[in-house]
Amino acid sequence: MDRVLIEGLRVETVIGAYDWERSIRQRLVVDLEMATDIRPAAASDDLTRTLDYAAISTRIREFAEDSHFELVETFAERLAALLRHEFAIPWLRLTLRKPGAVAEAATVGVRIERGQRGESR
Ligand SMILES: Nc1nc2c(c(=O)[nH]1)N=C([C@H](O)[C@@H](O)CO)CN2
Repeated sequence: MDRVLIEGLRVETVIGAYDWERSIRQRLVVDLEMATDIRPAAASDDLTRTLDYAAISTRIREFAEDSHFELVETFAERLAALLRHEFAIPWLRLTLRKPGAVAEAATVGVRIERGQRGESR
């Protein structure tokens, strides 16, 4: 199956398990890989026949603005479910990074895969 990609999308949200994190917004960085057959869109040159990475990026930013989870795990799981439902994505791989959370690490975060990849033809 083909993939539509969003990489390095920066969003601001309330995220964190500690008291001091509940009253500030912090940056998360989203990488998203979405399975889809790009051939119908390519054959017709029609945006409506593919996963619109601009529309999906906007939805991710909106979700982050409205969210206030403690764990990056919760943010990732809820975002993956929302995107799969709203955009009919059969399979996705979502990587969520919280840079700066651990001073000694380049970054920390989670990566999840949800759904069925489908067959390549
Ligand atoms: N697996 C996780 N570990 C930690 C998380 C998390 O969301 N998932 N969060 C924190 C704190 O909020 C931390 O980011 C503050 O710097 C610690 N560990």
